[in-house]
Amino acid sequence: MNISILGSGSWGTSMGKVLANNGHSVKIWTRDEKVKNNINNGENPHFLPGITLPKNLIATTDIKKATDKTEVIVLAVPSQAVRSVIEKIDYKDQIIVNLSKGIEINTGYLISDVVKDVLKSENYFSLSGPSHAEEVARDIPTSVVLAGKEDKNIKKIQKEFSNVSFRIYTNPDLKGVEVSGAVKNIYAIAAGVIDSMGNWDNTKAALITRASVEMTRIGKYFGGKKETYAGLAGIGDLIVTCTSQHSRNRYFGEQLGRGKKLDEILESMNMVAEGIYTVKAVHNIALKNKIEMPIAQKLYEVIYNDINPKKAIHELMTRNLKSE
Ligand SMILES: NC(=O)C1=CN([C@@H]2O[C@H](COP(=O)(O)OP(=O)(O)OC[C@H]3O[C@@H](n4cnc5c(N)ncnc54)[C@H](OP(=O)(O)O)[C@@H]3O)[C@@H](O)[C@H]2O)C=CC1
Ligand SMILES: O=C(CO)COP(=O)(O)O
Repeated sequence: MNISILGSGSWGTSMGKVLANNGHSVKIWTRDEKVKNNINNGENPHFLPGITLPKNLIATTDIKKATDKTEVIVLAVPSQAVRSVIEKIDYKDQIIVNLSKGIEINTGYLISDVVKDVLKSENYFSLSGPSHAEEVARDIPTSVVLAGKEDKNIKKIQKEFSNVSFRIYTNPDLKGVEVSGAVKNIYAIAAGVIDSMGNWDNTKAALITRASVEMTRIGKYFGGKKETYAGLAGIGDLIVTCTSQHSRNRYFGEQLGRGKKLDEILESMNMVAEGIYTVKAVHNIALKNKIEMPIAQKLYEVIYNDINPKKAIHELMTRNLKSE
């Protein structure tokens, strides 16, 4: 297949390697000339150091060239950038496969809604689940979910994107999968805060469990199915991001817990931590629709209202006692 990937960060590059090694002809769009040259020379050291990239993964800075004569367009830019990027393409009803995990702040839209809004397309799938780029690029066995209408296209993408170490399940619950992938990043930041306090295992386990409850609550608002939150895109991704050494969100939370401020941490990071933005969108949605999400709301206050992380944990622990 001819596949184009929009976004040449860690996930776009890693999936580019998988797809090129699966035998596809892959073009990857980057806005950075240096990244283009690096990828075409066989490595993307800024985002995926030490990984040799195949020759049939070709980088270009020309988005029209990247998406021309392609059957599948893969979205791999941060969620807040998806709208402006897809506005640039000359869309011809290609299959869209989204990798981005987030909620657009201004609209409260999931990525499927942003794509529908801009491209008027429903020829759309979302790939989500526990899948750090650093491990996928090293062919470490990984299982994910491809969400969308269960038609012939989903079967085709499932087959063409899978390989012996990258196993794809399908799931018709697009909303549930997208909400899960977006909100788990919030709790990964909270997990990082806990790690900064001294790797508190009890607290981390409680966080992951109660996060899955909050995920189910906001999932209901978006119309997702309860079972999805118990699957790879839900609890699966929650576990990996809250515990992984690779997680950008967990790292951000660790720095936050050590007393660093938002701008200071952002300056030291070269990759996106989506939870920083998704927590804003979730804060607005939860307030407006009276959805009980105490952990997400408290994290919002820590990031944006400068509440001390220790005080935030104390406040969560001393809420009114209640039934599970
Ligand atoms: N990394 C991972 O393991 C995984 C990531 N994801 C999700 O995939 C998405 C991408 O993540 P990831 O690859 O890690 O992110 P990175 O920060 O590694 O890379 C982001 C890429 O998007 C580009 N980009 C950023 N802003 C814009 C913009 N406004 N217009 C055009 N291009 C832009 C960046 O270019 P530049 O360098 O020029 O800024 C860079 O190429 C996120 O939603 C993330 O949650 C999902 C699963 C796994
Ligand atoms: O979504 C991911 C793994 O499934 C990546 O998580 P981080 O952005 O926290 O690294």
